[in-house]
Amino acid sequence: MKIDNLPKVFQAAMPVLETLENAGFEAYFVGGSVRDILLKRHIHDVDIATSAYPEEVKSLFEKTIDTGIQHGTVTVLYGNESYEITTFRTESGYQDYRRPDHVTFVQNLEEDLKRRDFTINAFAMNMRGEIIDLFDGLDDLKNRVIRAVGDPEKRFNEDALRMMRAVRFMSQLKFTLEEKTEQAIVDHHELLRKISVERVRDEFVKMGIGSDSRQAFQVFLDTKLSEDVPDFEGKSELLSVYPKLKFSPTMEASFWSIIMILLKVPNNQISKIMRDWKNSNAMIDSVERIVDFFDILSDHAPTDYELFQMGKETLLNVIDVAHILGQPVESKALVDRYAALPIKKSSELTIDGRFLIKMGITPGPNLGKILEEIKKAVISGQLENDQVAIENYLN
Ligand SMILES: Nc1ccn([C@@H]2O[C@H](COP(=O)(O)OP(=O)(O)OP(=O)(O)O)[C@@H](O)[C@H]2O)c(=O)n1
Repeated sequence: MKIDNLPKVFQAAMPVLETLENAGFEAYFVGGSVRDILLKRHIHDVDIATSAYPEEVKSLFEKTIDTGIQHGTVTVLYGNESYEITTFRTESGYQDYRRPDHVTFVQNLEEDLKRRDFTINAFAMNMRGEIIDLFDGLDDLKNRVIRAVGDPEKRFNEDALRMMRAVRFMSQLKFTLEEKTEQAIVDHHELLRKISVERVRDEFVKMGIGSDSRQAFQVFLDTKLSEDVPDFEGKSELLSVYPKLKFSPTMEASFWSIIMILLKVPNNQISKIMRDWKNSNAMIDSVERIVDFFDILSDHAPTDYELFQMGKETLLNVIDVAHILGQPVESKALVDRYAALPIKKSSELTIDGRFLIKMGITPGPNLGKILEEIKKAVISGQLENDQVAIENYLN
């Protein structure tokens, strides 16, 4: 199979492949970018594999960075882009189910592709757009199947995170899981405990916001992978409700918020669960806000002041959550109302605390109250956002 019109990201990288080939080495695009071009998905970056050793790669290009030289990876800066170029290798020394202990460089593309996780991630493509498909990945793409390369047990023993990657790809690509690959996860799911929570969380979130997170969640449950992630009360109920949702979340904060809402987690305990999953404080804050505002939205139509407090991003998340949970929300009307607010941020007020002090108001809690009152009046349209109008209002 040959691809004729390669997208720009590949074209931009052509001189890099050409340089390697002209120097007598083999060089290919590999990994997710080749899968994504075949699926006509957006391609964010391209990885390159070569028969050249890292030192040889370095000698061929002006600007390079030793990204992971012991694993064979050199970053080449070319044009305005950077490319990770990795020497063909096998990873023979996996001992802790996480990362290769030592890599062995090989001169042969097949050896390099054999060590990869799934057939749809094990393509190579040369400069001429020819696809090298040694494991029938093209058939699996056509049948929309995630299948381990070779023996699935070996692949998961080498790197247990791959089990989460399997359900993540199912969700992102709307693929099913091949039987033997699924069975190997059922048999080895507990290996996931060896992987750091952060890495598991990243895959969990990608699964959660993929196009078909409900199907993937079901497999995450059926294979018992769900037993090996940080615990939360009511997890089993959650996992049985989740696949029945009508839609999938589209944003990370929506995904977590839905979990919290489905589990009926009291607001003061959200941070505990989020922290167990090693989420950032910013993400924890967002989720708490979204859940709060979702409660408001379930009870009554929000006032303009409440819309203002939500901010655009939270509003979109709340709308997403309401949609997924089947709560009727006039989303367009809410977005339009938000867009029509006279100010969107406190900093857009034409006055501030200093202005009030100049007007003779004593600093302290009272000043804060007055500022808030002005803000409310401006947002509700009772007062113009104008210094003179505000001064008159206060007198
Ligand atoms: N645990 C892993 C991680 C990666 N890979 C291989 O390394 C490639 C690049 O990995 P990565 O960039 O993590 O993921 P992608 O498959 O490119 O997917 P995406 O960029 O969409 O996350 C994969 O395609 C796969 O061939 C692997 O075999 N096992």
